[in-house]
Amino acid sequence: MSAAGPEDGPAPSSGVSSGVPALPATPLRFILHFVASYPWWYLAMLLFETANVTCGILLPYALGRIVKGVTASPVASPAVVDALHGPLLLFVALCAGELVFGRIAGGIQIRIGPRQRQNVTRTLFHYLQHHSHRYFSNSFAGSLAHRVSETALGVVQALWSLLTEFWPIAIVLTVSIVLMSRAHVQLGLFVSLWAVLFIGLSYLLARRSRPLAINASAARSDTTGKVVDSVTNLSSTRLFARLGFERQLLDEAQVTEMAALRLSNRYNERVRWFQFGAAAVLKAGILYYALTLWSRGEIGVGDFVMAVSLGLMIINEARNLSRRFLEFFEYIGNVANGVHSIVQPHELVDAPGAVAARVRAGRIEFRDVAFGYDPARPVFDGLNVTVEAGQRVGLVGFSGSGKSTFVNLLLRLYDVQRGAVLVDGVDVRGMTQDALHEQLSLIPQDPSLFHRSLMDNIRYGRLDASDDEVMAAAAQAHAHAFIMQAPEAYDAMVGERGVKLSGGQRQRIAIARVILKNAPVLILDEATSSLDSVTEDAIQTTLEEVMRGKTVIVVAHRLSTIAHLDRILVFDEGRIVEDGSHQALLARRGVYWQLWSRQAGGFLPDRRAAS
Ligand SMILES: Nc1ncnc2c1ncn2[C@@H]1O[C@H](COP(=O)(O)OP(=O)(O)OP(=O)(O)O)[C@@H](O)[C@H]1O
Repeated sequence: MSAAGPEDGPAPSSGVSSGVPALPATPLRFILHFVASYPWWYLAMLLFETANVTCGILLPYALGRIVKGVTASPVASPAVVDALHGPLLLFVALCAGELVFGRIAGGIQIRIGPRQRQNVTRTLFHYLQHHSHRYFSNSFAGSLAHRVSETALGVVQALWSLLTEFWPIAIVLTVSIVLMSRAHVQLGLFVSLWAVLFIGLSYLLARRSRPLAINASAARSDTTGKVVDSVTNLSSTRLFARLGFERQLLDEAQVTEMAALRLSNRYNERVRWFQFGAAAVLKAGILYYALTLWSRGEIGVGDFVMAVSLGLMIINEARNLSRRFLEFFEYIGNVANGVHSIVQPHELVDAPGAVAARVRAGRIEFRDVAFGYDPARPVFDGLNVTVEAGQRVGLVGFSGSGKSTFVNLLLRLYDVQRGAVLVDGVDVRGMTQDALHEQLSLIPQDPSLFHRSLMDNIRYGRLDASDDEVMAAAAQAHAHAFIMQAPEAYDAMVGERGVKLSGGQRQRIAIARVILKNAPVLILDEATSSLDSVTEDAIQTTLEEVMRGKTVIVVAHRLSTIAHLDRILVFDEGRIVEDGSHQALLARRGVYWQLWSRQAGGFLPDRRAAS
């Protein structure tokens, strides 16, 4: 086996780039960030909405002119009718404009809305994919899925709210007030003052609803997370007869959710009381004031009609606007819930100069490594060990001694707190994560499969593998025979996480996948533990072939599975206390010898049983 050094260059097979575009971490900026995806569509929407609303707002003006014309003379005459043509035409044109522009804006909304939602979902999913193992260990999968979907919906709703509600309302208010002021300055001032006070207060009140909306959204996500967690573990629930217990847990989650929702709803309802009350007062006020002006002869009938209908329109729009504030802050709350939990800095990122180094030899080195999941409680403190290229090494030790942690650091699921893990002399932090993972293969103890066909699950090891190559890998992993027994053969779906397969079958699929991947470093976590002894023997022979020419790390709980390896590292409380071949370690009559002589039924005793 050559011990050539690393070589910069493309990784052996393609994969997504690990560069994730940065996302704004505040909800409003996050929403606006997505406007840039379809800037022209949003601009068009803005223009059509403006045209639509302008038509709507000019209708009372046209109506006012018609009324003025009709009331100009007590009896209809051809001259009066002629004078009505212009205002009538204007009225019809405005109605048509309102219809056409409104529908065009609606059409754009239908076209862009679903795409935008898809865009946000894809962006968040991409961002989420790059979170660390630790992040996912601390999060509910169901709750994250819920947050992604609620955030995507929230972004679209907030944008529509701005474009199709806030913007039109702002135009309506401005134009109406201008028209009204032209009819009677004091009347215009009176309504303007009311609108400013009303909107300002509504905004302030609605803004205070935001934390309540965030709480309600977070509580909803938690409930979804709990439902998914419980459904995922339904077989345990059944086997422990804990269906009632799970329902009770859900009830408790729902009590919290309901309490958060009730607080939010109650607050919103109080704000609505204020809004509706203020609107009612103004309605009566404006009618009274306009009547007074008319009775004093300061305005005519036409202006009276226009003022009253504009006044009512302003009141409705202002009331809508303040209601929209409440909804808008609810959308912002939903977006904030997702943004705060998902758009956090990634814990493990590719360093700026990270290279897609190609692992040629597979030499592994832990150099003065210190690491603890909680830095205050280190698992390793100054671990030094080198696995030469092509060496096959078994890791043994009591439960909790650090074997899986060793593998986690090699896979860079976590970063060391001191020292370095090197593959072919390159610090794993200096390699792109895609390149690193392309070149290390792991067969976990309990492999989890995708709910896809067997063909797709095996092909996951190398996406461009042909059907024949997939079948050859399956045959090598002793999976072909059982696959062919099912009527759908390779097209059979495996169920969520592969539940429709036995543990041994899942393991063989995982082995087939790794055969296809053909990475230079192979990590086996007791890869044959779920197999019966006949299949295990056959698979061991296959694994021997798969291991040829590769650096292999085997985490073992049964010493028989590693006795034949080149070298065994014995872990004890984060230290390597023995290092050598099976024979050499037995001859030392140390920890390994103790483990070997005391392992019951092929399995290691735990620390207490051994001491
Ligand atoms: N995700 C985690 N978060 C916090 N602590 C952890 C985590 N995983 C492991 N540990 C702790 O780190 C220590 C080493 O655990 P590790 O899983 O490496 O042991 P192991 O030798 O692989 O054990 P086993 O043979 O039981 O799998 C243990 O004390 C364990 O409790």
